[in-house]
Amino acid sequence: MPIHSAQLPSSIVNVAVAVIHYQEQYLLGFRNTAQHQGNRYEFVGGKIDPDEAAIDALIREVGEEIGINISNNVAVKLGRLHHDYGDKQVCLQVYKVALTGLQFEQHGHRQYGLEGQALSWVSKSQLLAGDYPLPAANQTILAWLQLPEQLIITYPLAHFIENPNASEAWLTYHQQHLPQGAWVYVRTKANAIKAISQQLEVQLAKQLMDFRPDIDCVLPNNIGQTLIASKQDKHLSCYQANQQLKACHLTHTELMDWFTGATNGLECSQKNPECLSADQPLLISCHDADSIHAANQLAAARLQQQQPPVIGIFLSPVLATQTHPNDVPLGWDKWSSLAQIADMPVIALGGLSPMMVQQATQYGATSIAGIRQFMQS
Ligand SMILES: Nc1nc2c([nH]c(=O)n2[C@@H]2O[C@H](COP(=O)(O)OP(=O)(O)OP(=O)(O)O)[C@@H](O)[C@H]2O)c(=O)[nH]1
Repeated sequence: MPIHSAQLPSSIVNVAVAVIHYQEQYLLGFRNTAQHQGNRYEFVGGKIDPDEAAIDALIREVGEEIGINISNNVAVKLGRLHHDYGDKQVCLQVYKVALTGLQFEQHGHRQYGLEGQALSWVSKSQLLAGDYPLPAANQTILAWLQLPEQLIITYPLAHFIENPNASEAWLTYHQQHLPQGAWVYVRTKANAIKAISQQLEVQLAKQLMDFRPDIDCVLPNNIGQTLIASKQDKHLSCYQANQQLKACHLTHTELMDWFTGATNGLECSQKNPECLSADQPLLISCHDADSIHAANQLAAARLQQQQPPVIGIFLSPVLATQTHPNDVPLGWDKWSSLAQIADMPVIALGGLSPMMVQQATQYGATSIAGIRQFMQS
């Protein structure tokens, strides 16, 4: 749903921001000393006019500032964030725009934009490493950009239950079949099996990370919290775990408990922020508009409290899937309209294969995820 600047309080400056890239090269402008947040790099963008849709402002600003017509490019919404600079409050509506080879050939060599601003193309790794100082609000954008195009989710432990030693079978399978360098949501769902303790879940996560130091991990919130706490003992595997831990994950149920928990007296509620990791970014599973609104609220609260951001949501199921045969799929059209209301990157999940990444992008996904079809044979 496009947000018009007229819908925001007048004191907030509503800005369209274009994260323009060609493959792994990203375009930055330089804000001159006289500008707000001057002497810093910035993504191309500018104020959204009253009654102008963010996407129209984006196309207009990119045209005015660097002379590239992006009206036929796919602009994927990365998210929307509010930042208070003290002297100015901004609401950034951020889109990721991939240039075509021809556009890059025509414009990639330009050192200055149409307003005389210096332009630089920088590698994604330099950008994410913080080599180019950006306005403070952009830290969240950099965190969003860390999300890879594809994420893989482990099978639940129950998938190996026929095996005499399910935990060992789970571990061996994932050691062998996770793609090199993948982002992996390590989900054992061990609590679904009686007699399996949280300690075992922690153990399995640690062992997988020790055996596969190349993978980056997203862990369930409680497992991640336990690992972070245990890093104090300076045990090597815990140290490694800390390096590999990219985010903690909240299920749809955990999110809604957090959202409504205060009224129901639940331990994890908005009134008890410590129940969520304050050290790690969050990834959240959502299935409907209510949960996306709750995720938006959590994301805004974390920004306000200067905690690591919500870097994305899994929105599922897009299509029918073998692993969740009873779930009714959303279908791409409904998925896409739900994705529009999220204030953070949206990962498409459910019945997808890695080949569908371009299709997913057309519908507004920043990334795709899956289990079976994403494993290596
Ligand atoms: N274009 C752009 N603006 C950003 C980024 N990050 C960020 O916080 N902003 C803020 O968003 C606002 C952008 O508005 P603007 O570009 O139209 O305004 P300005 O301050 O440059 O000029 P003006 O107020 O004289 O028109 C500024 O307050 C700027 O500090 C970014 O990456 N790109």
